[in-house]
Parts: sequence; C-alpha cells; structure tokens
Amino acid sequence: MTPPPPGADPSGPQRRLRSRWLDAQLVPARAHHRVATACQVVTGWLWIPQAWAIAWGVDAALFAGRGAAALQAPLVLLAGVLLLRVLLGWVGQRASADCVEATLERVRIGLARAAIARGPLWLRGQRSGELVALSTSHTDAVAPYYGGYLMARAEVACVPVAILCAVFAADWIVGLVLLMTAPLAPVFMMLIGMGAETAGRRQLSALARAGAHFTDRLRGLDLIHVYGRGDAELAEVGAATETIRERSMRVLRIAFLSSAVLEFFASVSVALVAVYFGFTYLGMLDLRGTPLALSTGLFCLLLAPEFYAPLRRLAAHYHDRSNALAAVAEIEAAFGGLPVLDPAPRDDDAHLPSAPSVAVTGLALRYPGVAAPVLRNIAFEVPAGTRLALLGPSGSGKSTLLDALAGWHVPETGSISIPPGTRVALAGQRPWLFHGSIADNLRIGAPDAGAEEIETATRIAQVLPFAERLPRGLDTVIGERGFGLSGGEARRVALARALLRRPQLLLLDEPTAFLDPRTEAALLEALDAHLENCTVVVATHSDAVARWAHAVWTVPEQGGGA
Ligand SMILES: Nc1ncnc2c1ncn2[C@@H]1O[C@H](COP(=O)(O)OP(=O)(O)OP(=O)(O)O)[C@@H](O)[C@H]1O
Repeated sequence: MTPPPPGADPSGPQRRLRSRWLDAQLVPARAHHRVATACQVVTGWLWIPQAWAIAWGVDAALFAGRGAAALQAPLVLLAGVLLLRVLLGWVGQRASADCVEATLERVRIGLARAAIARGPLWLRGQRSGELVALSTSHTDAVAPYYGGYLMARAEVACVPVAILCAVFAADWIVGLVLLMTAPLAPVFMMLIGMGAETAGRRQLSALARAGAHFTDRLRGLDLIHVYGRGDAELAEVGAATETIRERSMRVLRIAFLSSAVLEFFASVSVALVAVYFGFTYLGMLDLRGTPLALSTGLFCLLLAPEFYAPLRRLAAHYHDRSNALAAVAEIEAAFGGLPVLDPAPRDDDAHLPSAPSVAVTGLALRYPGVAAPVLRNIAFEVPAGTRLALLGPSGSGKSTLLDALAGWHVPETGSISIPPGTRVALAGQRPWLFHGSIADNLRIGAPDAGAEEIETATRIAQVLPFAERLPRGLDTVIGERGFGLSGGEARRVALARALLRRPQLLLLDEPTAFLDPRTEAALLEALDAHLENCTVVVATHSDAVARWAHAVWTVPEQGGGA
C-alpha cells in the first residue's frame, strides 16, 4: 500500500474531488436522503409556530384576562406542532438510517470489487490488514458524513433564514443581532475543521497500520513462538496502540475545542438578545420607538437559540466531514487514485463457443519497482485445442507468463492475443484455500456445480483418493483453523476447482509437482480424456507433463531474448 502523506494538508481541488466522490456514493440512497433532509428542515421550521404558540399562550394567560378559553387556541397549535415534530423526527431517523446503511453497503461492496478488479498481482502487493481497514474503520468513518453532515448542511441553508425572517418581522433589532453574529460560527468551524482533517487522517492511517501489523503477526504466531520473539512483538503492538491512542486524543481534542468555541459564541449572542429585551422592558433602552409586547420578546428569545442550533449542529458535523475526507484520502492512497465504485456484479460468463488459440508477440513483462523486465521479446503461439508445455529453469519466468496469460499482468510491451469472452482458469503454485469444506472451495469457480460434476472434477484431479481418507470426505473443513492439506493435495484441490469452471483456456502451474509418478500418470491420463474443447498452457519441470503436451516451449535465458 502506498504510504499516505498524512501530514500533508490537501489542496482545495483535491478536497473538492474527494467530496464529490463521497456524494457520488449516495446515488442509490438519494430518495431516503431527500426524505431525511426534508424532515430535518421542516422540523427546524416548526420552531417558528412552536415559539409563536408558547409566546401567544403566555401572553393570553397573563394579559388577555379571558381565562382558560384564551389558552385553548395556542395550546391546540402547540400540541399539533409537537405531534408533527415527533412524527417527522421518527420518519427522518428511519430514512437517515436507511440512507446510511445503503450507502455504506455500496461503498463496502464497491471497494471489494475495486480491489478485485485491480487483479491478483496488485492484491499480492497489499497488506491484507490495511485492505480490511478500508472496508471497516475507514468506511465507518464516512457514515456520519451521510447521516449528519449533509443533512445539517441542508438545515443550515433553510432553517436560520426562515427564523431570521420571522424574528425580523417581530423585532428588527434582534434580527440585526442574529444576522451580525451568525458568520462567527462558520468562520471558526472552517478554521478548526481544517486541522481536524489532518488529525483524522493521521488517526486512520495509524489504525490501518496497527491492524495490518497485528494480522500479519497473528498469521506468523507459530514462527514468533519458535524464534522467541513474543515479548518484542508484544512491545511493538503496545507501541502501535499507544500511537492510535495519542492520535485519537488529538482528534477528540479538536472536536471538543470546536464545540466549546461555538457554544460560547452562541451563548454570548443569545445573552445579547436577552440583555436588550431586559433593558427595553425596564425602560432603560428604547431602540424600537414602539412599545415591546411580552409575546414579541418571548417569541424572539425562544427562537434565538434555535437560530444558532443548526449552525452548531453543522459545526459538530463539519468535524465528521473532515473525518470522512480523511478516510477518502486513505482510500485514494491505497488505490493510487479514487476508485470508481461499481457494486453491480459483472457478467463475465464466456460466450465463446470453442477452445481459443493464443498468440503472444514481442512480450515484455516487468514487476513494479524492479529495474529490468523479468521476460523480454517473448513470442509463441498455441493453436486452438492444443497443449503447450512451458519449460525453463526455476526463476526463469514461467509463473509470471501464466499470470500474464490469465490477465493479471499488464504487458510492458508486446501483446497477448486471446479471443474476448474466453473462459480462463488458472491453477497456481500456491493456491489459496479458504476456511470451509473442500466442496465449498471447489464451488468458488462454479457455485451451481452439481454433485456429479464435483465427483468428475475431483476424480480427474486426483482429489478423491486423499479426500476419502479424510474424516468427512469432501465435506471436511480445511484452510484457516481447518484440516491441513499437503502442498500436493492443495494443488489438486486447486486443479479440480479450475476444471469445474469448464475452462476454454486452462493454465496450469506445475500441476504434478509433489506427486509420485503413479499419481502423476493417473492425473495426466484422466485430464487427457476430459480436456477436449480446451487449450492448455502448463508450466512444468516434469518430463511426463512435457510428453503429455502437444508442444514444448522453453523460456529464454534472462537477457538472451526469444
Ligand atoms: N512480485 C514480484 N516482484 C518482483 N519480482 C518477482 C515477483 N514475483 C516473481 N518475481 C521474480 O520473477 C522471476 C520469475 O519468477 P517466476 O515465479 O515466474 O519463475 P518460475 O519460472 O515460475 O520459477 P519456478 O520454476 O521456480 O516456479 C524470479 O526471479 C522472481 O524472483
């Protein structure tokens, strides 16, 4: 994973791009988002009739002298408003939760698909712990952006203006006080928010690194034990945790500071309004020129805190926005750019009717960060339906070439011509077996495979002879925390998995290494009968496999050309 520059403050255009990326993920949940935002805005507007009902009621009770009858209308209005607020709050909360849930699901699935689309070579270069953090802590960090910030932004755009108009209509001086003190909040919010983004990014990168380090060490726990490195590793985990603690505290400090500053300014502004009304009622101040009714004063006083409330909420969520942008910056660093998230599964089913021919011309392949290409000037052809054995000493580049044929390696120069739509399967040297039964592992490439197909593939790949000795046959759980398989057995499972995919181009990397000559011969014979409509490229050191192939091609010596 490219190390992010967490200390760097992002430029304006960079931040805008990340912000746009965040907004783009909202698309499928836009309807929920609109409902949630509308509920929040209307709830804010309802403060106006609510304050009016209270002011009217108090005025009627104290001065109208008409007794309980005068209270009836304001009380009905107040009850109606409160009821509506409860209803809107409930609908808004549900819509907001649905919106966040749908958006996070899209981000998580999209990130997983983007990682898979980068290909196995890219994945091999990543630390799995850091990749996991992208879908967990980093995705969680964007949730409050959708659930809080975006709605608070809409609320700030609509509610304070309405309250300001209502207050101006009641008393222009209070309106002026609110108008003049309003910009303080956004200015402080922005000053503090910028620092929050950098701090948030530092915290997330520390979290991801510690997670990756921990996963890595867990995998090698037996080695750590054998080499007596337990205490040293514990000290490292302790140091990583301490870094996270320090960075989290810094994020919290900024969050608390920003809310304290805003609370202070909001309180001072409300106090100003209260002092103005106090002096006016006492007759010590007369800026209005007309007498001030109790209902007007009460109405404005009740509304003043609500004028600042959306701004305070936005300030709190501005910090969430900074965190979300920090998470997006980390995602961008991991993928080397902002990934296009596409949660829809792609239909990669082949439509090619028969085995393809393969042509490689002028091919050069280079691993990222390595000075010289591992292979240069490679050219060969595999006619449709034939088998080619790749020979050459260890390290000559046979596996690299198979990876390239599988589409995992982008050629530096030259080309690999395989008809589009070809169903390709690769059985590699170090196959990954997931935690689950052997049958589960086999079905990864062909989820709909029936018992008969599985039986055929496992018989050809020589899985059955060892599976029958396992406690539960093909239902034996293998992989992490499961039953252990030998290197040769794991490869045979991988071969059966590749066969189940009914490939048109089958790429095999030393399929018979670790096999005794008898099993090797049985495997090759069984494959012979099965691979009718299939082109095969097989990397091997075995004479038997070379004889089984229709043609052989020796990978040229490094630097020797084709
Ligand atoms: N991810 C990588 N980054 C850099 N170099 C690599 C990487 N993977 C392999 N190589 C190098 O590329 C060269 C070819 O490796 P490759 O695995 O393709 O050889 P091979 O012919 O399949 O070997 P073997 O017969 O032992 O399986 C080796 O020198 C290896 O060190």
